[in-house]
Amino acid sequence: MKITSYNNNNNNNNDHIIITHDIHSQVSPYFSSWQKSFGKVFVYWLGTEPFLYIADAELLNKISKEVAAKRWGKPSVFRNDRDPMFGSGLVMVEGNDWVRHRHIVAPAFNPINLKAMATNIVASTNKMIQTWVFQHNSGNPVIDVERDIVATAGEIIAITTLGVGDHNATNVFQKLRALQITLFNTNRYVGVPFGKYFKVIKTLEAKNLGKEIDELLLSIIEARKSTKGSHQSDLLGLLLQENGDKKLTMRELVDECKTFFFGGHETTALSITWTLLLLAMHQDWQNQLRDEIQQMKWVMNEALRLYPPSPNVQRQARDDIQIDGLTVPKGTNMWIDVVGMHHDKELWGEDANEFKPERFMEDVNGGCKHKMGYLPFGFGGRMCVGRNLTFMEYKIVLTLLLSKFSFKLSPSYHHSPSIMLSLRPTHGLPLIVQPL
Ligand code: HEM
Repeated sequence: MKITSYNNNNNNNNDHIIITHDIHSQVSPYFSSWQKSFGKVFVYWLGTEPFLYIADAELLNKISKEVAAKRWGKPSVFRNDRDPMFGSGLVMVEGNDWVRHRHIVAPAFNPINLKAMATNIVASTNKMIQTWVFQHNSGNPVIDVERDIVATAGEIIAITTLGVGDHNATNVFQKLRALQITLFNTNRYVGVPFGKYFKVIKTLEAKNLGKEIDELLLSIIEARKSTKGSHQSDLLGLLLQENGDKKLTMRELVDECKTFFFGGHETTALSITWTLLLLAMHQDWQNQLRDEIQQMKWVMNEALRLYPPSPNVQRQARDDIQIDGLTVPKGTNMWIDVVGMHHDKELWGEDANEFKPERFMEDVNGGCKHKMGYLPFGFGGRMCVGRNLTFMEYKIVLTLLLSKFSFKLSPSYHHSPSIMLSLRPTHGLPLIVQPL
């Protein structure tokens, strides 16, 4: 593995922190070593479940052309575990139900609707900025920016989904966070025969939390429906307006609210967190962004390439699929290794593991040799529905942060990205945060 060392150019010039962006073998050691033995497509087993591993952009392209979005499923082996998080929300629904949900949900994320949410994003970010200034003035300039940005993004998604002023909303989102932590502790048993018997207490805990959340959300939605609050411009208000004759049931509305929380806050927070790590290592880009916000999109694309918050994409074939004379049988699970493809030198060149936002200057695909080699938001008709919201939030939060502070790596930072459903810095991201 190529290790690039990084000289932290702060007051303490002797700091020498070892950091590499060549993370595939670190975050997916098995896939990385099996790739060397078996290539970019092979079958492996998760407990008793066979999975087709794919890190081959051209095969993915052929499969994607062959199979329309509504003919894809999501691996049923994950369904039970993810049910309390997503229920029958857009991430998990399949077939015609997916088409109906997508038609109702997607318009809520159009840029005009999102604009109305910008003020709340600014307010939440300013609150975080004030705590950072206070912490700095108290003589403690090292801040775990990951912790604070995830919390702020949680507040932002709560407000963009349910609006402000509902005291139940805070309660719902605290419980959703607790549910996420509980579910993460049970994830490792997926596919293991009789696995559910190893996690009885946690499963029960998750079920009870899930019930409490559903009841709170139902009461919020009922109250909205019976008052003119349904016209509010938050995501729930927009879904209630879009709900015309295609109609989402109450249960489905509850599940979409949960889906927005789980799909939409940690991912966005991590894209900002990893960007701050990269900017702390590259003061030139930090200064450049202060002058030239235009370049933010390149930096975001490059951060999402090196550190994709959603490190893999999954599918299940609902029918037999024919590609190149081969049959992928109905029911086959597919595990698409996004980290593997984003760091593949055959797709990106010898500098694949270097931070070079300028690769996105003239090419939205970053000069990748294959259009299916860059998949931070997934692919095909099931591509992430929230990406406009992410970009707006990213731009607002980062612009405010860069206009107030400079960022340097803290010597206490230990570079250890790992996959905990999303791709996270295992020990947080302590940065030296200096008001400008
Ligand atoms: C950096 C931020 C984000 C990343 C990296 C990300 C990534 C992804 C990925 C990889 C998928 C799967 C696509 C596929 O299966 O092909 C997805 C789907 C989805 N995302 Fe995001 N996402 C982000 C932000 C958001 C936000 C802010 C929301 C909403 C508030 C959201 C809601 C969803 C939903 C509902 C789906 C399911 C779409 C469908 O199956 O039709 N995401 N996202």
